[in-house]
Amino acid sequence: MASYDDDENFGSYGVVGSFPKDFGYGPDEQDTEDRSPSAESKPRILLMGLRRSGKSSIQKVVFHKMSPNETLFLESTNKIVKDDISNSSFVQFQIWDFPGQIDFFDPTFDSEMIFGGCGALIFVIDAQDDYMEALAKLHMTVSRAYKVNPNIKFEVFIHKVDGLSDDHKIETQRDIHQRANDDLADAGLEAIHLSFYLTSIYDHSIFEAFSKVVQKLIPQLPTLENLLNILISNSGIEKAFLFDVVSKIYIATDSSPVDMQSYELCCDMIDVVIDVSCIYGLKDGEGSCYDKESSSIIKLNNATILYLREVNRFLALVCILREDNFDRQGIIDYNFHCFRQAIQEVFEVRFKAQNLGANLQSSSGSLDAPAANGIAGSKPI
Ligand SMILES: Nc1nc2c(ncn2[C@@H]2O[C@H](COP(=O)(O)OP(=O)(O)OP(=O)(O)O)[C@@H](O)[C@H]2O)c(=O)[nH]1
Repeated sequence: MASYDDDENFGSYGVVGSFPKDFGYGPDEQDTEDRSPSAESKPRILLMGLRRSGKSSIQKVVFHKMSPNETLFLESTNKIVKDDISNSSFVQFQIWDFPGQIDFFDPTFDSEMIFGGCGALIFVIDAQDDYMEALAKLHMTVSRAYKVNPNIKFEVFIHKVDGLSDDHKIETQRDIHQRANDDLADAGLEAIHLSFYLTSIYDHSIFEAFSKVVQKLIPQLPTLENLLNILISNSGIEKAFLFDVVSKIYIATDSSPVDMQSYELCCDMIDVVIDVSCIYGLKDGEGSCYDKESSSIIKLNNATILYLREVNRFLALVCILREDNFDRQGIIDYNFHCFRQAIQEVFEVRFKAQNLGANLQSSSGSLDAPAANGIAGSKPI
């Protein structure tokens, strides 16, 4: 039977091929104890789904830099594994990886405690397998969780789609979407909204999906989007992503549509910059391979440029722009400077709110204390 204790490895990365938690980051003078919420008060993202659907693999690949092939050797999870994601001061949450065989009717399953402070519930369905059982479990999980906490965001990952043809992917998504919503309607639970994503750990789709899940939990998202819109329209930039460097999830982007190829290029750029800096960068004493000097320009063969700038120790701005527009690098850099300052102010408002005793663990389970919407007009770009 599954037990629900904390994993003894809680907070450590005892897995082959995973990096220590501070990988790439030096110590942060600003990240003092009183600024970061305690592990228990951080909002939660729950990973649920049938056995072998790929929950642990997702968590390891996105947050622990495990390579997808290594997940073949992951052992089945037999108790809740809690993982504290504190690698970004903006994105602070816990992921709870549940064993596939979890039984809601088990008396040790405390649904009030588990769903109470939960921000998002990700339900993983193996698209390469028969998904009827998974759909039944999805229905049971969602209706149970909704009863305890109607503010939970329900996210369904139709996973392992690397094995499916494009047509098959669309058809599977349509079928799962239809059946899951029909089940909810039959039970009178139309109010529950499910979001669906096609994912695989073998490409960037899992990072993209996780980005969207995390973004829904950031109350300042409209402010960040707004800042990015102002930045790109005044700097001749085509597309800009604000990345959490370690996980490569983007916490915001401008409001133009995201195309997968641009996102992949930007992810690859982060990998290149971090890898080269870690291998060849100077590391004197406490220094880190990603710091405020970090920036990079990569010219592509289609007259576009990738431009990366450090925003703070956790976040990087990665932009795609036309080579011609880069002639005015001075203006871009000046605008970036203003952008960075505005982002810092967003953080400051948050920290102040925390220090005033604002409770980070809002009942909606969102990632931050009160929204800092006053920032948008603070620094004209
Ligand atoms: N093809 C493919 N295989 C995947 C993908 N994600 C995970 N897997 C494989 O699925 C198997 C099960 O993955 P796990 O992460 O252990 O599954 P789990 O849901 O945590 O399983 P339990 O701990 O038993 O609940 C592993 O062999 C993974 O390599 C994917 O996107 N595509």
